[in-house]
Amino acid sequence: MLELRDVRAGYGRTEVIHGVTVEVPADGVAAVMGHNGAGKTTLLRAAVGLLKINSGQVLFDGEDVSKLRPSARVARGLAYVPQGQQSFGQLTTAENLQVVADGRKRGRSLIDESLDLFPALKGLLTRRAGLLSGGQRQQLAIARALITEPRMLILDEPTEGIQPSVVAEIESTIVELTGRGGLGVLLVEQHIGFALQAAQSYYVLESGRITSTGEGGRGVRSPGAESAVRAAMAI
Ligand SMILES: Nc1ncnc2c1ncn2[C@@H]1O[C@H](COP(=O)(O)OP(=O)(O)OP(=O)(O)O)[C@@H](O)[C@H]1O
Repeated sequence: MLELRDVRAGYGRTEVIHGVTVEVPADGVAAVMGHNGAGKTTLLRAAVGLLKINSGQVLFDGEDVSKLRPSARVARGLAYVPQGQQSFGQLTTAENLQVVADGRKRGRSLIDESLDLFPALKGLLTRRAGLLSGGQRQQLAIARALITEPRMLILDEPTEGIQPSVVAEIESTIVELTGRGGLGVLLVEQHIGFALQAAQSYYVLESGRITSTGEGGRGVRSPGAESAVRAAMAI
């Protein structure tokens, strides 16, 4: 389980996150939703250690990792997929997976397991990542993260700019992954229907504060949660 407890963080003297508490289950999805500029990415960067927190705590399986560098948090099982489907554009799909798998004992089988989760990538192994569609690049980015065998996956807007059929694929993969046990997901999303269907719990972040929280659909649509979130976000 990943817990952010009363976290305050920001840039220089400007505080952006004003005392946020979020719990991400060890075997499920917690979704954070909010308008542009609410502080969602800042919160994720604080969770993974790319941004120092000013106060509060980040706990991973009960251990206070607040002062650990990002590499040490990754070594403990955190994986972060930033916004924007990042991968090495000049490398092929296969090479992008291989660079993460290199040096890992189960490298080959981890690549195969990742490809089984995203079968669309199997026909694209020799294509340069820079030539993939946004949806394919997003699947590649998540596949790369999974090769590190994370226990907690942090995803920043994985469906941004992606067509609905691929959104549905990514959603069912996330639900399948967390359903197997041993993986939690902290998901930042603007796509409310998607987020709430995948989520066990949700948080609405507005101007750096949690203004609403509740239960998601855990794999099924959750119209009640959707209307609560839309009301909280005034949309
Ligand atoms: N590197 C930075 N330096 C200074 N301010 C920043 C930096 N990155 C973000 N901010 C500011 O912090 C606030 C929150 O930004 P953040 O990117 O966390 O929001 P967000 O909710 O992820 O937005 P979006 O949905 O548009 O990605 C914004 O006011 C933004 O301008």
